[in-house]
Amino acid sequence: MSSSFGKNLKISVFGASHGTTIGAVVDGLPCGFTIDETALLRFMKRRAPGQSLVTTQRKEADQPHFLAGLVNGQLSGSPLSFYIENTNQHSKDYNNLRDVPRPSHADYTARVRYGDAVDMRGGGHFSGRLTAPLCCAGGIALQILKARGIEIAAHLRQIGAVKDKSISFTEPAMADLQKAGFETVAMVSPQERLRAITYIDELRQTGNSTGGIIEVFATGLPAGLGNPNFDGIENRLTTALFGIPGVKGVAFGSGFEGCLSTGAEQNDPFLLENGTVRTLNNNSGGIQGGITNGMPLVLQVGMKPTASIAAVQPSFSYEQQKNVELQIKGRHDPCIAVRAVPVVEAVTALVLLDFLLDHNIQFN
Ligand SMILES: Cc1cc2nc3c(=O)[nH]c(=O)nc-3n(C[C@H](O)[C@H](O)[C@H](O)COP(=O)(O)O)c2cc1C
Ligand SMILES: C=C(O[C@@H]1CC(C(=O)O)=C[C@@H](OP(=O)(O)O)[C@H]1O)C(=O)O
Repeated sequence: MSSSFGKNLKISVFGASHGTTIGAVVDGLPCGFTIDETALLRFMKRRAPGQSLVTTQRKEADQPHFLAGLVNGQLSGSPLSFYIENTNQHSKDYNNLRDVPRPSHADYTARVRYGDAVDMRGGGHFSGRLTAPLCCAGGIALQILKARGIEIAAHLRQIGAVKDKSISFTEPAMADLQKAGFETVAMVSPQERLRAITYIDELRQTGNSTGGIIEVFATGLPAGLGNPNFDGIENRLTTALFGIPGVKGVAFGSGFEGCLSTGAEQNDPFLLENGTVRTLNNNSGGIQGGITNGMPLVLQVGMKPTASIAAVQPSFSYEQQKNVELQIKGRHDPCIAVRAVPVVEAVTALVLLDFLLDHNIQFN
């Protein structure tokens, strides 16, 4: 299974949702950087399951146990390796799904690809659970970037019809976004946050789910990072972001909407200010020709509605070879976008750090 990504910073995740452990090996982190473990755990907790009614009720501590690559809190240069225990699996909930695949989850395609021994309990190796190690690795990347003046923060731009306050593409309010990141639903506007929680909870109670759009900002990036054509900022980010289960789309800057506007509306005019080049607006999302232009990086990630809903759905039985109705049991996120916000930040950080390493930038 394709479980690795990265060029200079290579991340490889392992484990399955209902196995004993999940974890990752991260090769290429700069030697000598001191990790703030308290901040790392605080970051990982934003993603951890079981903390509110608008997430799955599976409860996991998501405590990383470092095996190698960290000495007295300092990265030692060798591959960082860690595991996280799975402690709260309810595997019985998945018994009926061995015979009857869930619509729009990976049960069917995994079995076609790997055969009937594939472990899909809790989503197996395809599970959103695998984003816990991504958050540990990415949480460290975020700290390394922050020490170089690069900040990354995301919010839930939209859930259903509920839209968060819009964030400036030229001067994103990073502190507001970072604060919102610790809320149950990462929206900057308290009113819209409440409306989103109510909407998700209504859907949960009727056995339904919703998707959402996450918007990410990265500030402090130098101009000139990236490559054209097939190895640009968009290329590597998109590849890695699609590794998050449930991602259905990635757009940069003004995205698809911008593509329907005119050049006069869409262009980002230059402004030379005290010897520094900036642009008046930022519809390009900080990237042109696959290379950063020094403006904030802006991108949106579309997450689909959770496939595992409680409402009865049509499926089929392998054993009986006929169409049957499926009732999914278990504890599922009514909106995966809610817990995916820190995951998107983590993956963005890992990719941007990988790009900085292209330029042999020294981190210590
Ligand atoms: C943080 C997170 C939590 C998730 N929780 C669930 C869940 O509770 N139930 C579910 O059916 N899918 C959940 N998913 C999504 C599935 O893992 C995903 O839809 C599935 O693996 C199929 O992959 P695809 O949607 O990318 O095609 C979650 C994803 C993430 C990132
Ligand atoms: C456990 C996590 O999320 C899980 C992701 C997931 C899926 O299908 O992706 C399905 C659910 O698994 P289970 O049925 O075992 O509760 C979620 O709870 C986690 O994110 O840590």
